[in-house]
Amino acid sequence: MKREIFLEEKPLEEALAGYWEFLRNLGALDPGPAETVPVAASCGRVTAGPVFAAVSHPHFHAAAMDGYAVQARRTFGATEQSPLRLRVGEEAFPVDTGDVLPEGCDAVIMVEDTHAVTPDVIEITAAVFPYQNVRVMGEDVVATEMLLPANYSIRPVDVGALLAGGVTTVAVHPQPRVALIPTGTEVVAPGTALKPGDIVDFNSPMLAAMVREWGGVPVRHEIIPDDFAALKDAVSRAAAEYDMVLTIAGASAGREDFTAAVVRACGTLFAHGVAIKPGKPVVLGAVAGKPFIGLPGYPVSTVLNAELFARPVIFAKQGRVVPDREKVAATLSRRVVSPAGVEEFVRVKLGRTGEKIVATPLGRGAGRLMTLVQADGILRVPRFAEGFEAGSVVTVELLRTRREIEETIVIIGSHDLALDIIANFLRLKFPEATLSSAHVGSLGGLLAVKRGEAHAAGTHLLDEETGEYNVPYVQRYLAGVPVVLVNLSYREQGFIVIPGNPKGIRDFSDLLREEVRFVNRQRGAGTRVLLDFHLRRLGLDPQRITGYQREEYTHMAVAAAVAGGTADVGLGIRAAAVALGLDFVPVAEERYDLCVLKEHWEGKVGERLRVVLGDPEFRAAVLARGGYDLRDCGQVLYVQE
Ligand SMILES: Nc1nc2c(c(=O)[nH]1)N[C@H]1C(S)=C(S)[C@@H](COP(=O)(O)OP(=O)(O)OC[C@H]3O[C@@H](n4cnc5c(N)ncnc54)[C@H](O)[C@@H]3O)O[C@H]1N2
Ligand code: MOO
Repeated sequence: MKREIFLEEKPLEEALAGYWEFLRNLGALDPGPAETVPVAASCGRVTAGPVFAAVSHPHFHAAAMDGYAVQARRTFGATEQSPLRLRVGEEAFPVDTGDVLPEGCDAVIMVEDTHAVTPDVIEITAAVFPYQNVRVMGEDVVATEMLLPANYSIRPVDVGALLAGGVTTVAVHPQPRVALIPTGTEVVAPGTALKPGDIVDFNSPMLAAMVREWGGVPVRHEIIPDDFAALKDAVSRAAAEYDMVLTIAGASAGREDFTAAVVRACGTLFAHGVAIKPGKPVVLGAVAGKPFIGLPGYPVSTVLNAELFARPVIFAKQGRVVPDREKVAATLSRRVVSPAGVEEFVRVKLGRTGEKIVATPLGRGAGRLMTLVQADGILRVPRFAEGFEAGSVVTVELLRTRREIEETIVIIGSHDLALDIIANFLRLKFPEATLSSAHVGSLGGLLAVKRGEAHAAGTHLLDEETGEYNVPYVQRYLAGVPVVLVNLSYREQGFIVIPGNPKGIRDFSDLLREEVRFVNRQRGAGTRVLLDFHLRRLGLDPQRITGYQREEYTHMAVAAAVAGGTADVGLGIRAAAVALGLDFVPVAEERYDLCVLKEHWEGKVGERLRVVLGDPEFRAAVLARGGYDLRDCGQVLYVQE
């Protein structure tokens, strides 16, 4: 197969508009022939034509109150001073709400406005006017009136109204059936025992859920290996049978990426490559007159392209229009640099930490699906922009509700496994609350608190002069900012080593040995400060440590480097070593505090944190991770006015 090397870079607007036009000319956006479904099962479906009432509602004059049905004119003149008497069974007829109004009657007197004089006679002290307390025939729905227009998405109230109007079945647009074809020789079904190189097909179940959410019916095809003929065969068959075809992976320009060639061979290729990031190598076309989209394999690219290109088509085929996402103005906490020439979709975390909503960009890799899991919104960097400066106000499309964002506690700073446990218990205790934590190191966290971009920072910074934790740093970097230091834990720091400690690492001088490969933490991380402190104390030259320049951002990333065999040792907390089945050589106990802005500690954020930190089950869960001491957990250890 000839290698596909030419990727276009069609601007997104042009690709969207052009592809739309291309599909419309093919008739590929039209809904198929209508189908009839029972009204009771029609919620979420879209009407194929107008729906008219078969009967009126109510279809008779009905008593609207419990009481007596009467002829209104017989009651005229009744007052407190001159009550009127009516004979039951002749002039006043007992009725309950919903009863048919008896022949000859045109009003109802509520039972509480009457009193019985004898079993056969009632007295009334006020008149009723004609049709008072009566629901006249057709009050709600008049037979033949239009209940719903065409292309209308049926909601629960509409189900009720249709049935009230005597309609029991309704003609709706068919739900587009969307074939999903995962490709790749290395792709295996979820649950398969994994060999190196295997990739779990999580994209197609994810896409199936998206298609279902959009009103389509997903049909998952078996995984097709990287083989031109096999893919062409699968695509042609699927296009003949279903309303739309999506392939997953093989969209790019690799030696085994056949999607574009397949579409050329059995259909029409509209575009290969759109100027977006992630998601550039998308393939847009039609096969057998059906929309065809070749989604790139990286999951963030898959999701993004499905939302941009597949979702509007699935909606159009049901007579629906994709609703806009809610947008908010947010202040960027960090600079975002983006290449010119492509429109980039940056995933961001959002939180309100004061007057403004702050947006913190998440990781950018198209393979990092967790960035979409964690994202609260999407920031689009336009094609002709090279990014945004920190502090600029940007527009963010929301992926979560405003309420969720308002209820988010933002903790930025050093990473600790206990933060995940806080996140979990926060949700258990306060279902509306979310913990958003970003790991930028202790110092980065303190500075974020200072800039008002976080409610709190996780910090464990050792002052080399005094040997004291955190307080000197708060005094130095947050001078004049009212904050409290609340202890989260004392934790063991030490060497995370391969099980059995084959390199025999006992103390800091061992890191300088030639055969020892180290993995470091980033500058500003408390663990890095601890390392540098001990190296200096012992007069050891960091430059002699192999791997001193290799920086990771979390304890778990350090442990993963050791577990993965790319390093022999890293400095980190015991819990990270325990989590990955590694050995641990303790070197110090350190104090990990939350530095919380005083106003937040005294407000809702503090209230919620106190509940979680004081919870015995929370504490048990932290202690179970190993290497933690909670003797001061939840205690305010320092207050700065
Ligand atoms: N020379 C170039 N190489 C690449 C380019 C480029 O422009 N020039 N684009 C890169 C970009 S951007 C993307 S995105 C990928 C797209 O790759 P393909 O669509 O061809 O996909 P594969 O290479 O087959 O797979 C990539 C990757 O996707 C994951 N994957 C695939 N299928 C599934 C699945 N069913 N479930 C979960 N994950 C899946 C997997 O991690 C694969 O490794 O190409 C770049 N290369
Ligand atoms: O542009 Mo690719 O779609 O980033 O991963």
